[in-house]
Amino acid sequence: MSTSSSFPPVYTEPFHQASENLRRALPFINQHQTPVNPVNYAVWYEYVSGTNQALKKAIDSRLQQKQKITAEITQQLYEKYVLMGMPERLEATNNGLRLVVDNTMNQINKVELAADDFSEDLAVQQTRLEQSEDISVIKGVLSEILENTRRLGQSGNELKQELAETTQEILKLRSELEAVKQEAITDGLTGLLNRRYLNKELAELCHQGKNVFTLALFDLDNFKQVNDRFGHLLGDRVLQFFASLLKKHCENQQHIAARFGGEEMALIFIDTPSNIAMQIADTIRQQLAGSNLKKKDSTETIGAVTVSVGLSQYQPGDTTLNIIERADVALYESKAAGRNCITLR
Ligand SMILES: Nc1nc2c(ncn2[C@@H]2O[C@H](COP(=O)(O)OP(=O)(O)OP(=O)(O)O)[C@@H](O)[C@H]2O)c(=O)[nH]1
Repeated sequence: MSTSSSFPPVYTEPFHQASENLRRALPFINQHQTPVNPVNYAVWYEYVSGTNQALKKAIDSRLQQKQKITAEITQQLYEKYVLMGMPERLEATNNGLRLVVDNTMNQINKVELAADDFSEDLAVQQTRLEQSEDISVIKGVLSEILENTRRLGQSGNELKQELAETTQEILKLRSELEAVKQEAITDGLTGLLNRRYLNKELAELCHQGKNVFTLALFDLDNFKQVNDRFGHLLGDRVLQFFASLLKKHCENQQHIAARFGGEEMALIFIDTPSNIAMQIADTIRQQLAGSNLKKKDSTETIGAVTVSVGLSQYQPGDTTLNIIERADVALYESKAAGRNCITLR
């Protein structure tokens, strides 16, 4: 999958998953008779991986209406849902900032010019005063000085107002930038951090290499059946529910919960050895298994949803890849052992 809302898109799934996505994407490209180029492939790859929900909805609604997904449509979908409009938004914010700075500089230049005019005028008036004792000339000079002082004061007030507006504008742009930044690290469906952020954190922790931490990978069991029986929307709600369980266990902790891809989520237990992490991860597993999830506005239950877990504790010298691979192997052992269980590697 590409981490949702990230730009540029980042694809970090393991080899087997990427190959599986390739296998599933190619028939779509074929069926819609579009060339296998990077844009078409990215769109169908993200579609079959199931992680880009907005893209999936857009394609599904076209498919329901029996529309062909032409190369032109794929290009539009790519720009809108794969690139997520992120560059445009960043550029808009950037342009906004440039405009604000330009306006302020113009206003400051205007006041500077007015101040220069004022001091030049004062010099002229001084000469006039020195050369004349005529009371009416003195009166004229005084009223000109007063008028110029008033104008200068007005420019100063305008600048003050402009600066106040600029401050507001900058605050607005700052929160827009903050929102873009937040979106870039968040998974759109679950609100968890995304894979890109998880990878960055793991790389940093491995680089520091001083504290012990444990990575847990959680993969919902037989999730395809949940989708097949109850539909993707309900599948999405199950993912959101499970994400909320993970979030709960990160509250007041510095642990990091992230969507690893598809129906797979991850938790980095910061400063936590594997025996403690294992207890917490197992509590999460049991909570999901005991949740008795129901369909919305209905008493019909969807049966037990369970999750398999794989854990690996950081070993000195580990890279992001090592630690993910060990957790992945542990996860597959949990699946092979019958699912709904936990394995440490
Ligand atoms: N509803 C929904 N389904 C998703 C999403 N991401 C991935 N999936 C689905 O998750 C399912 C994963 O299926 P499989 O990889 O076959 O795994 P599984 O059925 O969970 O079986 P095991 O992992 O072997 O227990 C697929 O049907 C995907 O479409 C999503 O965002 N929403």
